[in-house]
Amino acid sequence: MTSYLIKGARPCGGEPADILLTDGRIAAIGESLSATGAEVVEAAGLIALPGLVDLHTHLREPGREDAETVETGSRAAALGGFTAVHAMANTDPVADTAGVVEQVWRLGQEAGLVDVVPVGAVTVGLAGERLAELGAMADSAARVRVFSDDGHCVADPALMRRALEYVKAFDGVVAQHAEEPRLTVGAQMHEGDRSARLGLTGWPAAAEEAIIARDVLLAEHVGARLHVCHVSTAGSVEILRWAKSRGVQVTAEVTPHHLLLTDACAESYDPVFKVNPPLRTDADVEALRAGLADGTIDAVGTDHAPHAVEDKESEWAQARPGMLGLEQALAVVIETMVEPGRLDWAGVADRMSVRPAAIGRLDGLGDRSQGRPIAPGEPANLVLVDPAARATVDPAALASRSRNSPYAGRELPGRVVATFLRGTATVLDGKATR
Ligand SMILES: NC(=O)N[C@@H](CC(=O)O)C(=O)O
Repeated sequence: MTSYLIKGARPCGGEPADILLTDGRIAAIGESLSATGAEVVEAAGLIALPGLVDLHTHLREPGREDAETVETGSRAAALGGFTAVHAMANTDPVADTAGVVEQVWRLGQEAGLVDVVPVGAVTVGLAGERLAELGAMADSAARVRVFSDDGHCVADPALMRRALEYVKAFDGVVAQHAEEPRLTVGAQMHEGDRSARLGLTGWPAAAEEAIIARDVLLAEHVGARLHVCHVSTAGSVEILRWAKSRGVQVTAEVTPHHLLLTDACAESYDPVFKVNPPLRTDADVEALRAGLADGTIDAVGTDHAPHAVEDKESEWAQARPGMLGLEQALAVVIETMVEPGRLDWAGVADRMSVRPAAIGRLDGLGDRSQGRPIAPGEPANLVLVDPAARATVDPAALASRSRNSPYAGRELPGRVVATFLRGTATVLDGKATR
């Protein structure tokens, strides 16, 4: 196995240091290290972060391999600086049995570009009626700890309560797609002045906030872990802040697109901007940035949602919701959080690696741990990023099999130069190694 000697990178934005990766581990960190036979990576001016961990990726396999596969999504993830992604359960068949989650886990191992961590469905077929085999998925080779019906809300409060109670047995977490379905029938975009003017049915903030409020009370009542997917409104941030102040075991994520874009994008009627939950207002974006900065929102979750051309390039009302996220997530966080001084590099490491890994319980797996500090003896999961680089996003150049990037033509900061998964380079010089 090749050893790598990274010269002069700044770990989490600290003082420049050399980092030696040997046998899958960080062997040493120090000044002027040398190592015979090691491949040298010149990293002056680059920031070293622990490999990024995504709590919310749609890989589409099995079922929609025309939109993404475990392999193409894994490559997109590595190019975005990720070393682990949680693969959402809304595949076809749905990942609601030990068999399906093991299949996804095995495909991830075969691709070998990131750790693909399957999410198990909460309910059979995402239908919201009966609990899926949560225990069997937890005990499977895929070792599922995160359960979600994402794309659908677990709307029935009694079923949600039972799911929360059940996952406690194996320290699991229910990741809720918070959307009261009776408030979003036919919804196309954020409900407000714009939706009224554009003539598109609105998705009110209250549909998200009502479920989060209900679920934090349920989580408190049963003493279980709740995670809230893709938080999108200022009111949701307030509810989370209140719940955390009461000691509720709740965590939350925000997507890159909700940190950057607003419902003004819908003025174009370009369905690339149709997403669930919808893009919100400037005031919501500001509250989400503040919530991520102060830790009320624990993590950035990409909600990478690849869609085939025929599902996306149609009239707005017919288009599927969802946008790509993996390859530009770090760039958007640099633009919205680092450059304005709202998060330093240690903060980025915390929100994009340490905390998401802890939520998924990936931080205590020995050699296979993710989200660990950059320190001698730790698994060599690292990303090197050039904060000074800027590039214009070209969807045709993305590794994802789909093209629905909301950042097409937009210039963004930061370039992922290299990614290492347990000491193996998955990305070097900004290119996937395979
Ligand atoms: N986030 C999205 O807009 N889409 C998701 C599922 C969902 O609707 O949440 C998808 O799987 O495409």
